Amino acid sequence: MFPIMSRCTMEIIERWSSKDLKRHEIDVFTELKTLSADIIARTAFGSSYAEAKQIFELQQEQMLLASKIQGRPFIPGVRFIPTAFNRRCWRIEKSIEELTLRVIEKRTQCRKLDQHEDAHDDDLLGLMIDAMEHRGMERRTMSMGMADIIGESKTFFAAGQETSSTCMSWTLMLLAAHPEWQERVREEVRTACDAFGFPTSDSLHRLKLLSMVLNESLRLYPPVPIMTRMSNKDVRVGKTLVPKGTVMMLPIVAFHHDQRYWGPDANEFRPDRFRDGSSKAAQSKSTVFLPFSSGPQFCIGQLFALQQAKIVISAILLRYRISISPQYRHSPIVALVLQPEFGIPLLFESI
Ligand code: HEM
Repeated sequence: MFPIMSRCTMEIIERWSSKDLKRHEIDVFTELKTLSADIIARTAFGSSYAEAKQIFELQQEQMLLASKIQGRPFIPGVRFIPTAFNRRCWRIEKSIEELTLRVIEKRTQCRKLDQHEDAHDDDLLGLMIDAMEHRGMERRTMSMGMADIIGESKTFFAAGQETSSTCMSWTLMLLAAHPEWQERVREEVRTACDAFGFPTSDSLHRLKLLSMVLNESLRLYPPVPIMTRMSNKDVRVGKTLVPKGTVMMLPIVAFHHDQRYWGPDANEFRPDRFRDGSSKAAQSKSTVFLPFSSGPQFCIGQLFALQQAKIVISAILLRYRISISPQYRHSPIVALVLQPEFGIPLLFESI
């Protein structure tokens, strides 16, 4: 995982530096979407971004369409009516399944032909195909079908790409807006990087300031701003009785900005509040910091996302001084993830 993350980051930085300009503008939101797609495709599926590109584009459109109907009144059965909107949704779903199936079939074919180079057996896809073919595990308990593999692959693409890229983009925006923090983090990163300008897997845990900045970024701009849950029995929440089967929306972004928990500077960028770790950051309840959720549906990609963010941000800070472009318009919007509506154009100045 670590070498793939570093290699993909190096590729994108080499592309930026080929512009051969001392100072240039980069929309980090667009660029990091490509980068995180590349990383997740190669680590989880062993396939290149080029092969997975169409899947990502379709999933992005799918998320955009889903965000349009989020919060609308729910009318049972409406989703089965062949409106133009629904027909587009169905077509996207079908194309995603066909494309994912093609990636899976290519892998199974490689395995049959014993092309180990392309087989990447120890990645997520390899493990799922193992489960499908009952290799090395208890047949009855672990088997998966092709539909399960397609479903899991789609979840990984969807859950891992946009969330990671928005987290890294907002963090870079905050560092660009707070040059004193940018300088402090750059100093810390310098001591933790190898000769190629990347943190090593051993030195990642020493990046304390960067971890604090990432936590503060995840607090101010949680990529998953709202979570939904359905009560499986009648429950009492405070004074309210919530009947079984009620769908509830948990406004994570509101918890993260609530002055009752974070103090009067709740809306300000103050990474110091995470000095003693995330459990002690909030003034009252630690459970109000929920960028990765908690409980049984806790994000399984948390370590992956944080490791990736540390590698990418370290590599950028070592090579560039970043500042906010005059083109930047601050407009966070909820399109399932908390996105910058007009991207995040930053000025990159080579160091
Ligand atoms: C900063 C980046 C990320 C954030 C903020 C984030 C946040 C979350 C949250 C809040 C949930 C729970 C959603 C819910 O319970 O409703 C979740 C679930 C999940 N995440 Fe992440 N995530 C991130 C990155 C990743 C990455 C990189 C991967 C995969 C490599 C990943 C894979 C998953 C999966 C598989 C689930 C479970 C989805 C499900 O149960 O339907 N996440 N994530």
